[in-house]
Amino acid sequence: MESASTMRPASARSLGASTFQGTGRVRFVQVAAGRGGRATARRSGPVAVVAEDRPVIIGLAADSGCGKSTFMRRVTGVFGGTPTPPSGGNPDSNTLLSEMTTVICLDDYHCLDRYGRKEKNVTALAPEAQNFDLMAEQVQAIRDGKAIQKPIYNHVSGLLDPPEEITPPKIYVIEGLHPFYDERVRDLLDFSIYLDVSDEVKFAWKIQRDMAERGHSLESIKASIEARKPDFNAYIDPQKQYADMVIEVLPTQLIPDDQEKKILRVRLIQKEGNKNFDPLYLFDEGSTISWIPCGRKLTCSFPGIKFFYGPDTYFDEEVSVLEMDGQFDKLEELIYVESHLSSTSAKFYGEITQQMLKNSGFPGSTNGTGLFQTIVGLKIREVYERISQKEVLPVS
Ligand SMILES: Nc1ncnc2c1ncn2[C@@H]1O[C@H](COP(=O)(O)OP(=O)(O)OP(=O)(O)O)[C@@H](O)[C@H]1O
Ligand SMILES: O=C(CO)[C@H](O)[C@H](O)COP(=O)(O)O
Repeated sequence: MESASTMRPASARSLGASTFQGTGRVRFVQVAAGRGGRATARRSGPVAVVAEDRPVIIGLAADSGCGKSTFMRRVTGVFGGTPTPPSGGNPDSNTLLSEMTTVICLDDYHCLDRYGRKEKNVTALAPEAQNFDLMAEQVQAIRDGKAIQKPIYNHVSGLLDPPEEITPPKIYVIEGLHPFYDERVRDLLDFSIYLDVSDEVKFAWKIQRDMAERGHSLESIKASIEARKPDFNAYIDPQKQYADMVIEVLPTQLIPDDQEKKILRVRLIQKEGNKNFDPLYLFDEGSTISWIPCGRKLTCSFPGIKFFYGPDTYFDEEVSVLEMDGQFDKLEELIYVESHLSSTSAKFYGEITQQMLKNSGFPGSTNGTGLFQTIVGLKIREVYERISQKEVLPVS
């Protein structure tokens, strides 16, 4: 077994269609770059390459407590540096800055604070609690390279604080409840991800965090989930139809009637046709494959690991799905699975395993949540490179 520390260079095949030609720092890809719309011209041969010198805009949607912060730590880790809040600013800022990325939380566009919502009897998920006009105006301004004065929603006080200045970064990530709700904002996104955690798993995670770490009672957690549910179903969940990639987190099917919700079945649903990235695949693009990799190369204790890959439809659109049920016993053995994945956007064979090992302390590191979040991080790098025509060097 080859370990992640003795990696060999990736073949062109495993680098996928974003393989760079030439040796300079800024190189060219054979894909048209442009505004986030769909294209059917994927892999149809060389076309004019126009580098766009502007921030690349990424949207991440998920309910609260679904692992967005963990996900963002994995994504920013792909670009190196430690994300930090704006220095000298509001200590309760929700923004995280690193050399290449700025991650903002869309909670900052709540137009009703905690008390306003109570007075009007609306949840934080309701559209009337968000300022979509300002969100659209400011995402457009960042895309146009202009600094903004973004509001801050203070989760400690429940109030709206004075705004903070955000200058245009290379990659601007908007994460939160409604990144695809408003069409104006949606149309500005170059790549969109929806983190779809099933009710059972969400509940288990909430109990773990809010009971163990925040001292909430089981009843209050149940009540808060139930209170949010109608608005979640009405306003948050439907946004997944607009995502380029959806990470679905479900209870395992390997243990009948599993109550613990520790072993997860995770599905990466990848839309076809966004010119900014190519979907990855297992073994053979377009085939349907069920794979139990537990054998001589991969250690598997009960209940084992099962992969699935195949085409499907999602909200009437063509997608491919990669699924992993179970968890790794020895994370370094992920390299064996990685060797069977293609078009991953990794820059060398073993980069996925290396990233996973680097972040092995994060929740979900041994299962499909960590694996697919890492892959999405690499896809975001590919999206940036295609649009900007600039190469990002891998970081260890
Ligand atoms: N992949 C995972 N596997 C297992 N548990 C996870 C995973 N991701 C997150 N969790 C659990 O869920 C909790 C919430 O995660 P995180 O803080 O990243 O979510 P969030 O969406 O940013 O939450 P919020 O919006 O409420 O701040 C974590 O404390 C952790 O216990
Ligand atoms: O759904 C949420 C997104 O994070 C929060 O509940 C919402 O932003 C309101 O925040 P708070 O509960 O701190 O008043």
